[in-house]
Amino acid sequence: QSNLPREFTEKYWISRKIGSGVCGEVKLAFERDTCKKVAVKTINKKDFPSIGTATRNAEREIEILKKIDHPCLIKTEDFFQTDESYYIVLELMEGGELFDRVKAKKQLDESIAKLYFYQMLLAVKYLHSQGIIHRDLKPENVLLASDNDICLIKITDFNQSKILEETSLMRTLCGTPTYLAPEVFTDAVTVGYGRAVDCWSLGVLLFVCLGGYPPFHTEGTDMSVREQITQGCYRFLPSKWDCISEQAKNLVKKLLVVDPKKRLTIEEALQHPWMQDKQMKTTAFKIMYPGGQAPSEGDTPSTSRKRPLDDQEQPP
Ligand SMILES: C/C(=N\NC(=N)NO)c1ccc(NC(=O)Nc2ccc(/C(C)=N/N/C(N)=N/O)cc2)cc1
Repeated sequence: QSNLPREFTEKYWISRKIGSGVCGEVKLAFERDTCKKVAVKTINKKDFPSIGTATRNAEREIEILKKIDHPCLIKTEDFFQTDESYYIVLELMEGGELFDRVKAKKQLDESIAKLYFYQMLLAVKYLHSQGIIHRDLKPENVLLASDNDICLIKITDFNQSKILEETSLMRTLCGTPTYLAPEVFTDAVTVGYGRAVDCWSLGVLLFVCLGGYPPFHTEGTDMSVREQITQGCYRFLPSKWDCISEQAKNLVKKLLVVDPKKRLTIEEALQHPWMQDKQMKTTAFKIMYPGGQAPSEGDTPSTSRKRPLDDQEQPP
């Protein structure tokens, strides 16, 4: 237990470990004044290869955590740091990690998987609209608000996230290419598909929620996981997938596409037939905006409804 900053222990009482990540752990804590439960993520600076990356990584993550505002993205309450660790105080998601829920349930009911996946799509759509790529979407980083099946989910852990900013390539391609080498143009064709990595991960997440096992794994095949992924080689085991709709399988297939240019985007996934489910959206809407006020496209949630609601978060 590294020594906690005094101003932290004055405000919070640390309890037990509730989750563990690769570069730190999550503890339950209580805000002394209010007895409110919170989660505290500790990020050890020493665990990184070079000290430089640790600080830059954590500071970028803290910048992202402060900037984001969506019902399906984790909210932070406080930050502290010592010379050996960062401490991020977050809202406590009482239902814990999706990873443990899927493990406990073996596989999720299709309707529940759809409700969670819809919320994940809206959360990642918001991140992409803010020029943020998550890059580490997995069941451990999807948290559940309660132990009920019908519940709000929130995406967390922006340690691997990237903020898209203007690049020197953009500035180069704006100028006159008199002296520009051909490979600068040919290399440029793949630029702008960084968001597609999140769509692949969401495909893996959906596969795991529905099937209860990962599409790319070590046992039962002589192909390395890397080969399975680069060749897009996975199977819908009949014993697990026979009870799942063709539309759900179709959405998985269209996300687990090796060529990022052919892979579904978030927008296209939101338009997929499996997502056209008014009842699910009504439930999602009620969970995400219990006060009944959803923000219109783009601007921050406002109480007055100036313009028609954003089509994706439109109440059905
Ligand atoms: C209620 C409960 N457990 N209840 C119980 N009885 N457990 O026994 C519970 C609640 C929450 C969690 N997880 C959780 O909160 N994760 C989490 C993971 C990552 C991050 C962040 C910001 N990461 N940023 C970085 N840089 N990472 O490396 C934040 C939160 C686990 C169990």
